[in-house]
Amino acid sequence: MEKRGGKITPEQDALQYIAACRDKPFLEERFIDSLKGKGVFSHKTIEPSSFVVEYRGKIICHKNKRPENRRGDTVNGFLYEFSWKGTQWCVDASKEDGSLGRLVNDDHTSPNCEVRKVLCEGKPHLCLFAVEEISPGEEITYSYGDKSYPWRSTDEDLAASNSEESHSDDDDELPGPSRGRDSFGNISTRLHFRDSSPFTKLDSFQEKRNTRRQLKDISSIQKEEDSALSSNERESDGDYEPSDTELKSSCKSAIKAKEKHITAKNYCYVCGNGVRKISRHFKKHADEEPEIAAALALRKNSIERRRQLDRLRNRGNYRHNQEVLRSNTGVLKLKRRPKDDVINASKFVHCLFCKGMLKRSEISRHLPNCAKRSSDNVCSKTVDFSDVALTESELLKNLPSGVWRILRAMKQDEVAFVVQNDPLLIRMAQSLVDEYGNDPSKHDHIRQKLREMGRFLLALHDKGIFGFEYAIKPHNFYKVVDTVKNLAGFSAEEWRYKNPNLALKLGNSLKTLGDILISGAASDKKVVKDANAFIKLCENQWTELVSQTAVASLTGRKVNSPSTIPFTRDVQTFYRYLQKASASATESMTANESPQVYSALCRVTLAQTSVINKCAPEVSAMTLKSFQERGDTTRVLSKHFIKINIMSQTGENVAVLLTSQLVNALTLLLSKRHACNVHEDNPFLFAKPDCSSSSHYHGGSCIKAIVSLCSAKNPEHLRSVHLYKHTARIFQILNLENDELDHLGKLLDHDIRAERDYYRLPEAAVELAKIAKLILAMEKGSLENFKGNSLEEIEIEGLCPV
Ligand SMILES: C[S@@+](CC[C@H](N)C(=O)[O-])C[C@H]1O[C@@H](n2cnc3c(N)ncnc32)[C@H](O)[C@@H]1O
Repeated sequence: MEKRGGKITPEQDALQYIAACRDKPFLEERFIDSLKGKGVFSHKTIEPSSFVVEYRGKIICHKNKRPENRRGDTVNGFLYEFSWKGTQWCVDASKEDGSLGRLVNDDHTSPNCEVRKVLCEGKPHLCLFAVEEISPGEEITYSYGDKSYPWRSTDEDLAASNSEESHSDDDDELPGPSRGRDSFGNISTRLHFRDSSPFTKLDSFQEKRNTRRQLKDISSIQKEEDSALSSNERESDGDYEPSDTELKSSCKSAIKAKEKHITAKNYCYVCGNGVRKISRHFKKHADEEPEIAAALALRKNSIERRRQLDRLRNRGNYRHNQEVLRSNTGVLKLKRRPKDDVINASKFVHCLFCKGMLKRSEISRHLPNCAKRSSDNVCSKTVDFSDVALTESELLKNLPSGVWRILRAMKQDEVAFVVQNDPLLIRMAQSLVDEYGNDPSKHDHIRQKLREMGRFLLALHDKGIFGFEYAIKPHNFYKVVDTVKNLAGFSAEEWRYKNPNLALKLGNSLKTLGDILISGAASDKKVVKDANAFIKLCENQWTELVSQTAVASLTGRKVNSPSTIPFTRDVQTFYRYLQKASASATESMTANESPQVYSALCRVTLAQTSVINKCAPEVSAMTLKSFQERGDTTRVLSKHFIKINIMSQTGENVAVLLTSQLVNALTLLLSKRHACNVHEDNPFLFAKPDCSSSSHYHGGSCIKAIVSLCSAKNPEHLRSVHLYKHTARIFQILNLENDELDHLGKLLDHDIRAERDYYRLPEAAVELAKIAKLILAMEKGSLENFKGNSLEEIEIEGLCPV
């Protein structure tokens, strides 16, 4: 505010703000940490000597008297005692009226403001004036006076403060605001601290009460059972004077509590303040917060009232903990006192229901009961996810930024919440990012995969399983199977799945999670043993219980699906496109080697290899070694195919079919790895250039990318999982030469069973024969005869049904 016609003095400026009851617009409050609480910050430069802010509050004149041990609503901190003209005055700023002066913190070594009294309508107003230039972003501070405040204490101060201090009533002394019920978290220092303020008696009384509460808190925390209504949170109003011994032991406990970086206070979700009596504190906010009003309106001591207040209390604690984790400063508010001496924040997690913070190892035990108790059922829309961002920042902080970004960009709902709070899913996210590299086009896919697993985990909640670590145990196997069947829409009447792909995908992901769990828990023998037992059960029973029917459901669809002649044309179009792309990438590579050209050739080669091998996942992860040491190759079907045996991740022997063109492309790629910047320690045949030693391309994504470019009429059919098999057959046939094609036709018609070592299933060979017939028809221009037929409808003469 400026006077018209010229600059005003800082005092005049102060008077205008006093009269308007307003604060400067460039000041803002910010939460600093749980120790200091909030503070006031400036957005712009403040000139030295300018008026900054008023310590606004109720100005009370005590007419030479000090308030004697007053215990009323106003004595809750924020009392600024001072003397003026021989009279004791006090500014009581305990009312949270949105004014900023009451939030300015103490700095006794280098404050940037000082307090001066400004007279307005006969009353002294306490105003802060800048003693130096204050830069934008700087916190506004002033010295609360010469008293020994606990946050200033060093060991020496503490020792000194143990001796009595006399209080000075000097007119000029402007001691800072005292807090009767200080929310200062450092209990041990506070217990030693002797306040020189007029409220010494009250403070020591409060200290004893607090100490007693602290004692109660600690013992009740220890006793607390797995209950959402934790007794340590309940408040007591009883007047109790602890004995010296109790005081001493409580001091010890309090010091211990401090060392453990936990607090016994609760944090208000409305104002962020840490208080010991949260229910009483809530009354202040009843007018502005309907939820508080509703909870307080419930019958005193009723379970429902307690439950509602607990819920609101946890909400504030949850936000407080978020801030502590984010800023890495302050003390955590835990639901239960841990036994360990050192608090490792990453070992704690918030309960989805009550939002209390518990040990990760305890959460799965806590959740089912809490879920039952909670009226906020997980499926209920009342769960407030708006503030459920990346909750356990400690856990996620150590992740590579790529993983963090993917998790961060998820729609923040209950699915994201469970994903972000499941250590195994986070590791899965990490491995997916490793797998797909930092290619942003894959992020959606990764997110979808994670959300799919998040939904899976949410469905497992109904069976009392609240984490994948817990799911991957043999005794949970059948619950997991049931959940997968439910999610994939299994119908016992029709004996088929509505979404068989989902059943198959979830099975694969479970297997991946099992592997991740084993690899990360090498030292925990029990976890490894359980996970191995679970995987064994999957190997022995998953097919029968889940995938067989899922595959049958997929095949069932085939009748109506487009495995007809136009599809064959699309395969041919795709095949030709790949041939052309491969030829052009090979040419470019020979002329001008670069990571880009390498990448193009590598991807097209992988797409071809994948299709020909029915998109077996092992193909993408083939090692350089298996290709280089392919001594054990067998020529199959024709001079154009060789078969190499590779070891899958599960230790199985898998045959991979390569055409001579593919062998040539791979040999070329191999020779250019170094020049095209493929990591020298990367063991994969389809390694990515310019990437880490563990990254490689993936057949599925390469196919997807190329399919969308090849101008097929129905590109989606080329990507459909259940058509890969047919596509593979056609590809194999397309690689044959005409005489071989004829030969194949005859061979398949008559000697089909002779080729069993290559065609594992007789049906596969039948399909191959059928497709060969189609291709031959195509070559001869008689394809029209088959138009509209499904593969099943095409007959192979002379072939007995198998
Ligand atoms: C007038 S209030 C200031 C606002 C306070 N930070 C809040 O969030 O409500 C005074 C209280 O703030 C805290 N405080 C002030 N200055 C501090 C400092 N330098 N370090 C730690 N705590 C401080 C103490 O708890 C003190 O009782």
